[in-house]
Amino acid sequence: MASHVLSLRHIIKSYHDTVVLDIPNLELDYGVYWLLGGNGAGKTTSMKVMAGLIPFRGDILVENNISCNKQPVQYRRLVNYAEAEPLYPGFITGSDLVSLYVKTKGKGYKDIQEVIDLLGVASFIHQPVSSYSSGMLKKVSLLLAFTGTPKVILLDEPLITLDTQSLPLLYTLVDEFHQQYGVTFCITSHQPVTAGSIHLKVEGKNIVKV
Ligand SMILES: Nc1ncnc2c1ncn2[C@@H]1O[C@H](COP(=O)(O)OP(=O)(O)OP(=O)(O)O)[C@@H](O)[C@H]1O
Repeated sequence: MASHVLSLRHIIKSYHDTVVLDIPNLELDYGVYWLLGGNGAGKTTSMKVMAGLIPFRGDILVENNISCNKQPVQYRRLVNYAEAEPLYPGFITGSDLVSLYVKTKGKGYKDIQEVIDLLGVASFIHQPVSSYSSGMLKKVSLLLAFTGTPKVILLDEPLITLDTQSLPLLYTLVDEFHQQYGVTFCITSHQPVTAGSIHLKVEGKNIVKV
């Protein structure tokens, strides 16, 4: 039987003494998931937990095998994440970031230069990020999520600040990485989302399939 791509087991996430997430069990199989929920529901917290970036109780496994707690380095190679509001030191350039990610994550599924060209980032990638608009910054952070050979890519609010011409380009990348390279996506959005995708919802403190 095929293993689940991502298994969340007994997850409790608290900020100080306040429990924000309580997810007894959630299995994500190969797919493109959209995580829905109102302001403050816990979407960004869920994404950061799934990315293994913030402490939580419980564990998350990739393909029933690689544990976020026990093998954090391997886990983070398999789960890429693009933040809703990315922040980088102002002096660093987009190409510095790309070099760092490529060096850390190794050769990707797709030539990174092709992703740079597709997202229209080439014209400013050598400039320091302090000179970027929020949309330019967003494109660079999305680009970084497509580096390496992840099993899962988490995109937190990828649609915000992207211009309308860029949206189909992002959808093209998501489709290609899903269909050709077998990547499972979990994407948050406040916008209406495409038909045919799988919907998840933060309900109470749990995440449920809708
Ligand atoms: N660093 C933090 N410290 C304390 N509380 C936090 C922190 N980050 C988030 N929270 C709280 O956790 C809850 C979930 O926040 P989160 O940012 O995950 O929601 P969200 O669904 O992404 O919201 P939005 O749609 O507004 O971006 C909120 O009640 C928020 O106040």
